[in-house]
Amino acid sequence: MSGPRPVVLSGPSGAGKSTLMKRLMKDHEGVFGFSVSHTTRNPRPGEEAGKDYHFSTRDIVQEGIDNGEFIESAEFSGNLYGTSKAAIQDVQAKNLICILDVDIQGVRRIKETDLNPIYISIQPPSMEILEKRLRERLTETEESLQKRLEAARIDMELSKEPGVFDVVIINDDLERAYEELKDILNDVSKTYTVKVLSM
Ligand SMILES: Nc1ncnc2c1ncn2[C@@H]1O[C@H](COP(=O)(O)OP(=O)(O)OP(=O)(O)O)[C@@H](O)[C@H]1O
Ligand SMILES: Nc1nc2c(ncn2[C@@H]2O[C@H](COP(=O)(O)O)[C@@H](O)[C@H]2O)c(=O)[nH]1
Repeated sequence: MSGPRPVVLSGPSGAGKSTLMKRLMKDHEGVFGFSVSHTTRNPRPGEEAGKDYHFSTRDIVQEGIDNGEFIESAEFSGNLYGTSKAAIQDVQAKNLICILDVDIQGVRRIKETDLNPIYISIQPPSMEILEKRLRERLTETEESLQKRLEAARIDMELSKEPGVFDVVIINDDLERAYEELKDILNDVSKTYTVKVLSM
């Protein structure tokens, strides 16, 4: 694969992946590009189609998966999510560092491909704090919240397994977590720049 190594951001729903990623992309315009996933869930207030997600139907996403158009897909909290090959190619064509936001199932599936990203897990300091953040975000019904908390318990256990992630960031204090993420990604972009300049 040519171009910069992609970055996979994973971790429980509500851990702070989007918060960190949006800040990163705003502070470093022209460096990172977001791989826009498909989802069958409804848009949240403020979310933009084609920017946050490609909001779609199960039939359409499933057809794309069956046709081999997706690098990975997963069922999460009653909805289907997936990363299309085109989503990654769109970012790579602009020579940007591609950031993917996927759940732990997506991490496993991407490991079976030749994408070769850096795997970063964003973890909450505790289940209690995660639940508080999810409740205060006001995006979930009680049912979807419980499903997300159940998935979070699994995610938090799996993320402790050696070798699953290159780096685990505990998002307790947002400023500190952001600095940690920036340091890791600075190394990635520096390595790439040096590689390109020495060619
Ligand atoms: N360090 C932090 N301290 C306090 N609140 C935070 C922190 N990081 C994120 N939050 C808040 O927690 C909530 C969840 O964050 P965010 O939506 O970024 O999580 P996420 O991991 O992207 O979730 P999902 O996977 O469901 O999209 C948001 O309301 C956000 O403002
Ligand atoms: N396997 C995949 N997981 C994805 C993808 N896009 C997002 N996600 C993950 O889903 C949950 C819920 O996201 P939300 O936006 O509904 O809160 C979260 O863990 C995301 O990381 C994808 O393309 N593939």
